[in-house]
Amino acid sequence: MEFAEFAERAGDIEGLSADTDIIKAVTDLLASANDDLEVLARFVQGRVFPAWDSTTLDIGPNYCYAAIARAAGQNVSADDVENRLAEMGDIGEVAGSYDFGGQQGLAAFGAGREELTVAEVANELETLAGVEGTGSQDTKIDILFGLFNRTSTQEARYLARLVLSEMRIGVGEGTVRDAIAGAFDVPVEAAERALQVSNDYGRVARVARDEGHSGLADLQLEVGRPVQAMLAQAGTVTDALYDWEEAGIEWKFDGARVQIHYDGEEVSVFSRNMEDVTAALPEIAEYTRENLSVPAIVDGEVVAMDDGEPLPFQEILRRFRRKHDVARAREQVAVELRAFDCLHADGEDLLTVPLTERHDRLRAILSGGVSALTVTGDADEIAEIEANALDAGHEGIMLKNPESTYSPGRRGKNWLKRKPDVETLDLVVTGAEWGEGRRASFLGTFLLSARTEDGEFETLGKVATGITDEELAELTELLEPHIAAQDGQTVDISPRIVFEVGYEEIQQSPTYSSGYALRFPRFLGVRDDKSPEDADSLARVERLAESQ
Ligand SMILES: Nc1ncnc2c1ncn2[C@@H]1O[C@H](COP(=O)(O)OP(=O)(O)OP(=O)(O)O)[C@@H](O)[C@H]1O
Repeated sequence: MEFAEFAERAGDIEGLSADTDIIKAVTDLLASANDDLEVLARFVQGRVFPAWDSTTLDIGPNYCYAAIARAAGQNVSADDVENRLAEMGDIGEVAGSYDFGGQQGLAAFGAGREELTVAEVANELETLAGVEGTGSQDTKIDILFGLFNRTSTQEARYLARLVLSEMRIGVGEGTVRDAIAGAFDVPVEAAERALQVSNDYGRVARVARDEGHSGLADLQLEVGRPVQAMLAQAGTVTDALYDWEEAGIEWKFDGARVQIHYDGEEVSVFSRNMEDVTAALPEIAEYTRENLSVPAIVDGEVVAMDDGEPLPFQEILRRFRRKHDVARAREQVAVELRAFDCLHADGEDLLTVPLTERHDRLRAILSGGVSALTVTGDADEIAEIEANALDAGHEGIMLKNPESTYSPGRRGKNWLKRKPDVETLDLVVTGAEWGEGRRASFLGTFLLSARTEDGEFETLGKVATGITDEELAELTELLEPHIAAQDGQTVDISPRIVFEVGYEEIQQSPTYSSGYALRFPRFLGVRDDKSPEDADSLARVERLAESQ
């Protein structure tokens, strides 16, 4: 398919508001995709790579502005692009507002433009992602420039949004799942299951088309390809015992989530974001290689113990981020595994096997480092386990339905978390202000937003307290590449980074776009194991505000 046609259809989809119309348009797109099916199933969601693949384009907005500026001609600078963005608020609109060099140049010679195809865009972006080493950013700008230079207004609009992961045409994962089912006449549940195990929309679309329902049913977990983690809701012991009579109780370890894949020789460790963190956590890889008896996919928490007490969560995340000098980091903060689930063992997928059996299986294949799971209906016994967990410095307990299957990516009712401490919120940074005086070169005040159901972000406060000078420098380094626009001291930041914040109270307030404001917000840390889609929702903020 020509990229122009994709852009045309993306434009049509963006103009639709009813979910059914959007699903119908995506269904038509997939049904007519031919060889580009895999790519289109991703592009329409604004994804370049499959969800299991942690490859990124690794190109900050500034480089994208530079490529757009170059394609727009000599009189346009990256700053001009950024200024237009500040006015227009959408990189797609900005890219579409220029006449790119290629269009005019070729038109002047009366020649037609060589049409970009969807496959070419996918290939070029793959090449761009693979560029490494010195001068890599220049090469990336060259590749992007080459693409923009060949785009029409409409193509430029969607190329820019694709590159910056800001497609925003109202197509979410559920839409593509329903469209796959509609386009290739397979049950939605079969598409859903296949997506859970493969984590790859392109592949599921292709299998649905070429091999139908039975092909989807044959898709299995693959060791080495991460799947989304099963998630928990906040809940109480009363809820758990009322619903299930007996609950599986474990400590809620104060650490960071990992998914470990062992193929019998090599181990890969993935974070909650499905990023490959194997190199950063060599002791986890060594431990599982030595202690797992069969190929497996294991779910668990990484903790760092110091004198019998877990070190703060942020120290552990620092280990996850570490790229250089890992050996030294390991000496300073050694991490350990607390495994609590098993998704696959020795060639067999266990997603539909009940929790207690999965846990038995885990204990059978991993010698040591497995959580203790107590199945009980006795509230006193649960209270005792909770007291022990808190005494040991952990966060509280998890209450799990003993019969439940493993549902990847679901924040369902089968896992409940009970944390007696005050609630915190995980919010997305969408703006900031440069500091003053001694702190002028650092971003100092951070604007926080909650996620809405439509994937937008609504502001609810600013945090400036609880941050050391050293942290300010780190946060500036982390956020600067995501600055989307600047106006004096104030910057807009693309929603990429999640902060964990504490607060005293949530108030109704007209000051922020969410209609709420946090009283006394304080910075607790960066949740770089979470992406903006995992941040707290406005609905949760509303619930918390009501329950105060
Ligand atoms: N025994 C356990 N079973 C499951 N999850 C556990 C366990 N111990 C610790 N955890 C952690 O608790 C989290 C469960 O809460 P949830 O699914 O809401 O994730 P979260 O948003 O990261 O929550 P939180 O910020 O409370 O850790 C898991 O993601 C995991 O990291």
